[in-house]
Amino acid sequence: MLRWLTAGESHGPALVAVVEGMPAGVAVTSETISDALARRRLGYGRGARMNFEADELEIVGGIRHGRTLGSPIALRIGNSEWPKWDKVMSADPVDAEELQGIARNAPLTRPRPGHADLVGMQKYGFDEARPILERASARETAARVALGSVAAAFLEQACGARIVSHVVEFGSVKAPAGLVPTADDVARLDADPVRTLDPETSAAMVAEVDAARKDGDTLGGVVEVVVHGLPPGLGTHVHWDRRLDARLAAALMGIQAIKGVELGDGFDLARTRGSLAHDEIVSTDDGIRRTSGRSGGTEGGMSTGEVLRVRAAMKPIATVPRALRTVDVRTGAPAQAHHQRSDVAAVPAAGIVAEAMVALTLADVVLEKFGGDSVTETARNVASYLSAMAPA
Ligand SMILES: Cc1cc2nc3c(=O)[nH]c(=O)nc-3n(C[C@H](O)[C@H](O)[C@H](O)COP(=O)(O)O)c2cc1C
Ligand SMILES: C=C(O[C@@H]1CC(C(=O)O)=C[C@@H](OP(=O)(O)O)[C@H]1O)C(=O)O
Repeated sequence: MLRWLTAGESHGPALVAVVEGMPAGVAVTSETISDALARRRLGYGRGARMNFEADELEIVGGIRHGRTLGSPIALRIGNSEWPKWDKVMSADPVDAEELQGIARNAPLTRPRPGHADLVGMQKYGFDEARPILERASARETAARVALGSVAAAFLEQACGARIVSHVVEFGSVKAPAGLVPTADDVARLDADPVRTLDPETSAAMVAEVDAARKDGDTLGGVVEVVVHGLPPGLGTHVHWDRRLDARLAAALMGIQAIKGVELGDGFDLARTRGSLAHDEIVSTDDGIRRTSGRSGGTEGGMSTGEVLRVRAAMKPIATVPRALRTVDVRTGAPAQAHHQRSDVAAVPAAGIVAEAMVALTLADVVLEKFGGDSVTETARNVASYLSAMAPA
C-alpha cells in the first residue's frame, strides 16, 4: 500500500513530499522529477509567478544511483520566492517593527468568493486570510506532481501503463469529440500552449484566454487523463470504496478547483440510450475486446484492460481581477475581494496535476493487487496474472 503526504505553504521556504510503500528498483532520477515539475509550469494563462519561480528539487531520501530503495522517498521543492517572504512567513515570531512597512504582510480581510479564505478563517479562527490561502494555494500541487512522477515511473516499469493528459475544454471552447491522445503524444501536447491536440482548437482556446484577461476575468475548463496499457481487474465491484472509478473520482476531486469528474463519456452517457451507450464485447485475434471506449475503461468498478479515460472539470480561478463583492471582515462593510497577482487560468497545469493524482491512485491499486518489494517482483506478478487470466 502506498501512503503519501505533502507539507508546506505557498510562500514558505519549501514544499515537502513523502511517499512510503514504493517498491525498490524503480528507475527514477532528479531529471524524471524535475521534468514533471517543469511540465506543470507550462500552459497559457498562468500568472507572473510561473515565469520567475523555479522548482528547486532536492531528493532527500529513498533513491540511490537512479533507483528507488524501497524506503520512504522524501522530496523537497524549494520556493525561490522565499527570500521575499522570509519575514512574512517566518516560522518563528518576528518583531512588529520588522514587519511594519512590508506591504505583503498587510492583513487580507476581504475574502475572495470561490477561494478558501472566508470559511478557512471562520473554521481555524484567523482574522485574515493569509494563514488559510498559503496552504489552500495550488502551489502545493508541485509536491503532488513530484510524487506522481515516481508513481508514473513505477506503473510503466511494473505493468507497461503510460499516462497522458490533454485539455478538452477551455472556457467555452471545446476540442473535437473523439480525439484521444496516445502516450507518444506527450511531447506534442507539452509543446502546445494549451495542451490540446487540434491546432485550430488550440488557437481558439488561446484567444479565449486573451479575451478573459482583457476583460479582467478568469476561466476554467476540462482536462482528460488517458492511461494506456493497464491490466484488467484493478479495483473491485465488491466494496464501494474500493471501486477504481470511485478512487479516481476522489483523487481528482482532491485537486484545488476541480468540481466535476466523469469516467469516459460520463454525463453524456446519461443522455444516451443503452443500445448506444455501452461498449460491445467481441472476440478478436487480440483476445476478448470492447468495440468502443465509452465507459472510459472501467466496468463494475474494475479496469477492463481497455484505455482508461477520466475527465476533471476545473472552475474558473477565484482571484478575479474584476473583483467580486465580499465583506471586509474587520468592519462588516461591503467591499471588493482582495486581488493580487494571479493566474487567468490554470487548466493545462491542472491536467499535469490530474496525471499525478491518477498515477498515485493507480500505483496504490496495482500494489494492492500485485504486491512486490521490488518493481521486478511486481512486474513478475502482473505477467503471471495476465498469463493465467481466463476468459481472455
Ligand atoms: C494549477 C492550479 C493553479 C491555480 N492557480 C490559482 C490562482 O492563481 N489563483 C486562484 O485564485 N486560484 C488558483 N487555483 C485554484 C485555487 O487553488 C482553489 O480554487 C482554492 O484552493 C479553493 O479551493 P476550491 O476551488 O477547491 O474550493 C489554482 C488551482 C490549480 C489546480
Ligand atoms: C504558485 C503556484 O500557483 C499559485 C496558485 C494560487 C492559488 O491560489 O491556488 C495562486 C497563485 O499564487 P500567487 O498568489 O503567489 O501568485 C499561483 O501562482 C504554482 O502552481 O506553483
